[in-house]
Amino acid sequence: MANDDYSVRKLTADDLPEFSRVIVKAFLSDDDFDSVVEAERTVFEPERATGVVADGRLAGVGQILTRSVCVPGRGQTPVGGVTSVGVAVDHRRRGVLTRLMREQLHGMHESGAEPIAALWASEAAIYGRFGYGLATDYIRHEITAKTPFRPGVDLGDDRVREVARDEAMPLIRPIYDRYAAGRVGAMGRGDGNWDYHYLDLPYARRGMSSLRFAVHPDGYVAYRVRGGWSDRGPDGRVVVRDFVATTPQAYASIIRHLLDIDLVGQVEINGGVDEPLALLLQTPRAALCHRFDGLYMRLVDLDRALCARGYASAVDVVLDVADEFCPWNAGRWRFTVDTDGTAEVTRDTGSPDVSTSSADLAAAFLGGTRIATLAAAGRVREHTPGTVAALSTAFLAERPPACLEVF
Ligand SMILES: CC(=O)SCCNC(=O)CCNC(=O)[C@H](O)C(C)(C)COP(=O)(O)OP(=O)(O)OC[C@H]1O[C@@H](n2cnc3c(N)ncnc32)[C@H](O)[C@@H]1OP(=O)(O)O
Repeated sequence: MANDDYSVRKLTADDLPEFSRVIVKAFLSDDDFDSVVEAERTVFEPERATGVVADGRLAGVGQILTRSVCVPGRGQTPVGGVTSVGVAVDHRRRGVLTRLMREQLHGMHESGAEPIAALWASEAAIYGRFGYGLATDYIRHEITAKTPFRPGVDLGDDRVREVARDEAMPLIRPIYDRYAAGRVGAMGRGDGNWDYHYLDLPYARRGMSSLRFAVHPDGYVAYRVRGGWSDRGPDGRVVVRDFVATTPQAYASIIRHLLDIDLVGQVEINGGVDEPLALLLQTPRAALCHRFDGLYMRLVDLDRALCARGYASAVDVVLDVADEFCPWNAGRWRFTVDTDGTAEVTRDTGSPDVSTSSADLAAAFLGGTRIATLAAAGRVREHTPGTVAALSTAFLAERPPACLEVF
């Protein structure tokens, strides 16, 4: 089949089974078709889903979810959440994904949709070529159970209670909303997003228990357990799915609750790169840390995107931006931030102070990757002394971003 024998079309609600069939095969979940259809149904937005068609069948699919993410200084801000990208095994490396990406990103630009796209990548090498930058990392902590806290950790007076899912949901949703309003990187969640994130089908459990819920007035945790035994005794595992605490006492109480579950050897919790967890422990080494790439972002319309967040300090620079895949972003832009952190981005013809790419600005967008670090890697080039330092400071947020929801 020649590369130009493909056509691109929007999907409809009737395409859900065939869409899911492509996803099931692409993600090697051949035995879980019914579960995947059920999972996809919770979030499917057919009007924002795209198929690449060959011989009347879907050779590749992808969709955009209407989502939001907390950005510095502005709270929840709309983003297009790109997900369910898959290409049939016998149509790979013929440009099907490239067609999907072009349809999505050019379509968002032309329709004036969200100025930012975001995704989690199955493989880290895929999306840079389409202008995505790595905006957040996350840390998987593996903590030895029963590890004591440092003296003086304040647990407060409120108890952590284990409750059934039905009782938990109305308690945890307002806590999450409060958290997501202010924690940079946190995704806003609607009904379908909750259903998808808390799916309890066998393939989501991966051999572990159904979700358990523990609540505190200012926090909650949803987690799974797996029993196990070693020659040294009980060696079960707790794997946290979703954990939010809005006060230090709730944070410490919930961690203590998890660490003290009997018959458990290890507790696994994902957190941001500045997760305070190890600061609670008498032996910080009891928490092993593994770092992974998290949320990738794409500035679809660079000028609107850069104005959608607040900045930490005033700056006035001319940026020379490279962007092959979305050429309307390429060229010179004057980027000014006034003293209240509000940005203005306008076309400019002056000599540039800094050269960069829109992918690297996306990496810096949430304050997760410093502009100065990108410069140290040779990905941002300074032409006017001091401008990298000024930009770098302006892009920082109070804390590094944390996005812990794979969608
Ligand atoms: C947001 C999400 O949903 S992430 C999930 C992505 N999906 C998966 O991982 C499921 C399994 N994989 C697949 O379905 C496919 O292999 C895809 C979607 C990753 C790639 O689809 P393809 O149609 O083969 O990609 P396409 O032919 O357009 O390739 C475009 C470029 O990306 C490169 N590329 C594609 N896949 C990969 C990969 N996995 N790793 C590194 N490079 C890749 C190609 O080599 C090509 O490079 P070039 O422009 O230099 O020639």
